[in-house]
Amino acid sequence: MAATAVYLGVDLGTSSVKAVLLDALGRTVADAQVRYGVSRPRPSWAEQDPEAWWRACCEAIRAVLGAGAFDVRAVGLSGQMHGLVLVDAAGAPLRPAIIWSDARSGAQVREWDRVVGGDAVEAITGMPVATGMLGVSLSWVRENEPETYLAARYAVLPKDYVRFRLIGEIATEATDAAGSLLYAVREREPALGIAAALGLDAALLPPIGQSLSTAGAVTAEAGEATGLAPGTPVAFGGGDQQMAALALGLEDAGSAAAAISSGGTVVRRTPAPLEPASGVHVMPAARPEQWFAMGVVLAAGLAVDWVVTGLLGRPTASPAAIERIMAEAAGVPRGADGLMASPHLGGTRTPVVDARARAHLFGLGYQHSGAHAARAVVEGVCLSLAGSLARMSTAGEPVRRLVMTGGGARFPLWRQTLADAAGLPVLVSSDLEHAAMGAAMAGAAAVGEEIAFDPAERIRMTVEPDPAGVELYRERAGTLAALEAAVGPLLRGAPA
Ligand SMILES: Nc1ncnc2c1ncn2[C@@H]1O[C@H](COP(=O)(O)OP(=O)(O)O)[C@@H](O)[C@H]1O
Ligand SMILES: O=C(CO)[C@@H](O)[C@H](O)COP(=O)(O)O
Repeated sequence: MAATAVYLGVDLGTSSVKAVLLDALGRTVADAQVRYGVSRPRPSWAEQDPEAWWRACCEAIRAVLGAGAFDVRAVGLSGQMHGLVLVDAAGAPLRPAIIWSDARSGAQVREWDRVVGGDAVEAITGMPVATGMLGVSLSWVRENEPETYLAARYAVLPKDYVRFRLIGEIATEATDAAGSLLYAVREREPALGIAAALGLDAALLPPIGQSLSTAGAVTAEAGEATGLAPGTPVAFGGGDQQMAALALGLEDAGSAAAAISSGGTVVRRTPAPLEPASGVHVMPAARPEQWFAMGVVLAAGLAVDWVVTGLLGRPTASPAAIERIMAEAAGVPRGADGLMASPHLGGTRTPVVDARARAHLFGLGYQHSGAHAARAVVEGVCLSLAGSLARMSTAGEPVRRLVMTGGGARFPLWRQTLADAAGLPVLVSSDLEHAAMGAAMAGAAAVGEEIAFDPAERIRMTVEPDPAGVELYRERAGTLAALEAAVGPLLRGAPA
């Protein structure tokens, strides 16, 4: 039997790597997910081992290739954004990756603010100066681990490291580079002025290519490790948000994507970079001359994971444990019997950058259980995302519908709560891994082929907002905002 022509997309998430094989009609013919953890050697740190990423990628790729007889036409990459991987001249990591949810670099944020100015950085890069962003993490390494900084040849983003392992060449591309704070969002070129002002070595920035073009080909060594045929073309690919947008088809301004992953995001097209004062980020799309606005909750799936491990003391937030707590939380009445959660375990980035913001449970009583806490966390995350959406809607056309993606889209509770908190219909696709799919689409585009499908035809259900939920969450948004405003400043003055 002839091998099926397919495109491989790999999405290096924070909780797991996903690999999908898409056929030319965008149908998933095989998929695999391999999980890994986030290491927190100190409370505000978040690190991952690049070698563990690579092992997980090899396992996931082998798993999908083993599902049938395939002719892999091209590979594309997607990944968690903003993180820093420092490699030496041979491409070997010099320390664990400092990922996007890391909050160690408060002092460096203040340095950037003082030397370049937060508004100036945001006007150039589209992103606020915040902990966890590659440039700020690089300043931290220079100050705290100078020998590592001096030994480094390149500072690369997470999925760019995986591409390096596949093709043997270091490079980046615009969609992800913009989240480094060392890249200009409008001009799509390195922000050399920022690097120079801070004394950061611009030679650490890798060469830049186009998301939807070919970066190189699978090496013999990577072929051995993954099962891919050496010589298979590999596209640059992009940040997970922009890759997901390709597969979700976020073309019209009335639609926004809502992702519930380790973090949570809302993303929509924006005609051009917005005002820094909008409180949301701006980033380049994979296609030239297109941009997205983005709002972020730094702990979404991660906050539910914390309920399972931190609060309930289970050893891991395994898929089965998440399924269980989400089912229990769905049995708790809307509003969690008065329990409210501000889910920001590791700080906030939109609408306000505050690495010292922390999570709160408000109104805890004897009637509450872990399931109430999980429900309250889901409600808190959705309310925060709804707040970012409202900010995006002030510039231009209002958002009229949300298309949902990420691991949370599996759960009715996330879907309905998002619809009620945002007061918008939530469209749920029959596809699950949009970021990996977008990466496969980037792979196809890079070799001049097309994965042709209409994302609208993949919508399997529309979750309408329930008027009673909309009313309850409108009231709750006000209460939570008042509580956070009252408690946050008191806690920020307290020792960590
Ligand atoms: N197979 C699964 N079963 C149950 N829950 C899952 C599964 N996959 C993801 N999740 C949930 O979604 C969250 C991660 O979403 P995902 O989109 O996979 O994240 P990331 O891209 O950051 O790795 C987890 O925190 C978990 O709550
Ligand atoms: O920080 C952001 C976006 O600004 C995150 O969305 C990361 O890109 C990680 O994504 P997930 O692993 O949660 O999908």
